[in-house]
Amino acid sequence: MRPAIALTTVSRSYGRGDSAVRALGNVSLEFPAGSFTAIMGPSGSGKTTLLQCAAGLDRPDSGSVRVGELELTELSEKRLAQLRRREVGFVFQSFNLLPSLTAAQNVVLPLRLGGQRPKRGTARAALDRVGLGKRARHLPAELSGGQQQRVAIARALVAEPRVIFADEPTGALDTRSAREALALLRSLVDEDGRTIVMVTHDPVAAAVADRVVFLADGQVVDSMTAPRADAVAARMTALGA
Ligand SMILES: Nc1ncnc2c1ncn2[C@@H]1O[C@H](COP(=O)(O)OP(=O)(O)OP(=O)(O)O)[C@@H](O)[C@H]1O
Repeated sequence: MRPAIALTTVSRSYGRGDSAVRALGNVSLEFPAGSFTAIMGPSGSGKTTLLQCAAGLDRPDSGSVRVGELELTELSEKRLAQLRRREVGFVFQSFNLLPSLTAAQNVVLPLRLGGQRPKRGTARAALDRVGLGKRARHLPAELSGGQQQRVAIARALVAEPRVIFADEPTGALDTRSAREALALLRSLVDEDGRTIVMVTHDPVAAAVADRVVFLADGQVVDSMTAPRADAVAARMTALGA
């Protein structure tokens, strides 16, 4: 079966000359459809760069990035923007909800920005999926951090993307809200067959994934399937994180 995402010899550097930083060096990785992968590594190891190249938010200097049938490095900016709205969803550490919009309005915002008029019930269905159907009219400030992150997950789901990218989704949450958000992400894989790629510093969060990929200095240095938090933590310590 074709993987949901495939990176082949992807390199990305920032800056030029003496000050150039090689954020990714010849990284090849596949993310099977319907799998949950955690990306870990010390600060500056290239995790966010990897996520952004895989999601079409950044362009690698060389190499290939395939999302389903599409070769992202060949797409125009316009097609990349379409892909980001339709084929992939994003969840960030800082939720990124607009404070003046209700939960329901935030959820359908990606559709509106894409020029669509959301069907009745679309926001409610997405909020129901994350257990917040009753909070549709609430503003972000009227919701807890954990609830705001679930609204952000509902927003990521609204275009029914096959792939969801999450950058430190539990970084701003207390332990209990983090556990709930992770259980929700897990269910999107197990029940809905979506593919998740999640950057995290937290071994407990990584242990929810099917596989952990470890980066160091812009390279894949190890991976672990059926990860346990203690083993992940030990591997991170060995990497000097
Ligand atoms: N826009 C940029 N301009 C210059 N250098 C950058 C830029 N973005 C990232 N880098 C550099 O590329 C390297 C990889 O950065 P990246 O953010 O991918 O790492 P990370 O593993 O996500 O780090 P962290 O865990 O601290 O978020 C770092 O050395 C970083 O300083």
